[in-house]
Amino acid sequence: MSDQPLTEAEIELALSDLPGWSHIGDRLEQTWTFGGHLQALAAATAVGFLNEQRDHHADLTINYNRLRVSTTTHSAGNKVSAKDTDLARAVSDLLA
Ligand SMILES: C[C@H](O)[C@H](O)[C@H]1CNC2=NC(N)=NC(=O)C2=N1
Repeated sequence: MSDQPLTEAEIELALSDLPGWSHIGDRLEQTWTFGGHLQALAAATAVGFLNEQRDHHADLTINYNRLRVSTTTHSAGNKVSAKDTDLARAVSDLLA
């Protein structure tokens, strides 16, 4: 998968099919809210396995019952690439 930075138009097109994801700075982000802390922790662990499978590692931040998933591509100069849109889709499928 290409790690070339996507253009703004390409990112907007991808986001039109990625409900809940936002382009913030040079990252794609979404925050999920769970019934409690342990559910958020379990979700973060599941996303961690997905990160490992893809060798593309979203930043995971837990605040009590919320999990923020945030991804960018270092090798694209810390810009959004297809690796991020692809990971975002996989995370959404996992947490749906
Ligand atoms: C060598 C290894 O494939 C790279 O460092 C990977 C690892 N995980 C990564 N994760 C993220 N989010 N962005 C990257 O560019 C990235 N690069």
